[in-house]
Order: sequence, then structure tokens, then C-alpha cells
Amino acid sequence: MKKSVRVVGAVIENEERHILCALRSPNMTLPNLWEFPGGKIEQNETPEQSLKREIAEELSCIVEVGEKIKEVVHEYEAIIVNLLTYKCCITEGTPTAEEHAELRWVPLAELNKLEWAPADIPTIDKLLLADEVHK
Ligand SMILES: Nc1nc2c([nH]c(=O)n2[C@H]2C[C@H](O)[C@@H](COP(=O)(O)OP(=O)(O)OP(=O)(O)O)O2)c(=O)[nH]1
Repeated sequence: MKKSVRVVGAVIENEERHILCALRSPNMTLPNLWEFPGGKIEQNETPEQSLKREIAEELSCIVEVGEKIKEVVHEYEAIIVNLLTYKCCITEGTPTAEEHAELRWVPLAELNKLEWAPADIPTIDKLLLADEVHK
């Protein structure tokens, strides 16, 4: 049976409504694909605690975790990823790529121009749909 992992991803929006996108490094699994910064939920952690910890490790900044956006179960070749995405805002520090190949602030409408980790697509679709509704 395939291993299942619970993963959290942060949808960090700035005042211009640009979203912080992170490029996985060539030496990571799912290399050279864009993702929401975050990572695996450890035992005895709430998703919110994991996100704060992962963002501190990966981006060297502090976030406040807001509403849940989407829960997706995606089956990859080797593992099943249960991805929870949350709206987050930065309360301290400036994001720095401690582990990713690149960080990029991308306007909502341009998110689908990047090549994303497949599990992230439903979150992107939901963000784009919400943006359409508010226009
Ligand atoms: N952090 C993050 N991971 C994602 C996203 N979408 C997605 O499919 N994943 C996958 C990639 C990894 O398999 C897993 C997240 O674990 P991680 O970020 O701790 O992965 P990792 O590269 O450090 O660990 P590993 O898979 O090499 O063991 O979930 C996303 O938006 N953010």
C-alpha cells in the first residue's frame, strides 16, 4: 500500500493581492514544480502549528494562519498526499528562500501560468474562481 502523508500549504497574499509561490529545488521530490510553502504535519501538531513551524524553517518569517481554503487528496506515483491549504499573512520578517530554488510573488490571475505540483491545482482553481466572483 502507498504511504499517505498529511501536508499543509500556506497561501500567503500581500497587499497587492499577489501570492507567494515557491519553486521546489531540483534535488527535492517533485523537482522544479511550484508549490505553496509548507510541509508535512508532524505527530501531535495541529495543521496551524505545522504551518507556522514550516514557514519559520523555510522562509524565515512568522505567519498568522487564517481560514482553510481547500483539502485535497492526491495520489502520486509513490505516495498519497493529503494537502490542506490555508490563507496566511506575514506578521514578522521578509520571506527568504532557505530551501526553495526561488520565491516569487505572482498576481492571482497569473497563477495558472506556473507549473504546479499536481495536488495544488484545486487550490489554485478555487482562488481563481473566488477572484472572478469578486470582480
Ligand atoms: N510543502 C508542500 N508540499 C507539497 C505541495 N503540494 C504537494 O504535492 N506537496 C508534496 C510534496 C512532498 O511530497 C510533500 C510535502 O512534504 P515536504 O515539503 O516536507 O517534502 P520534502 O521534499 O521535505 O520531503 P520528501 O517528500 O522529500 O520526503 O507534499 C505544496 O503545495 N506544498
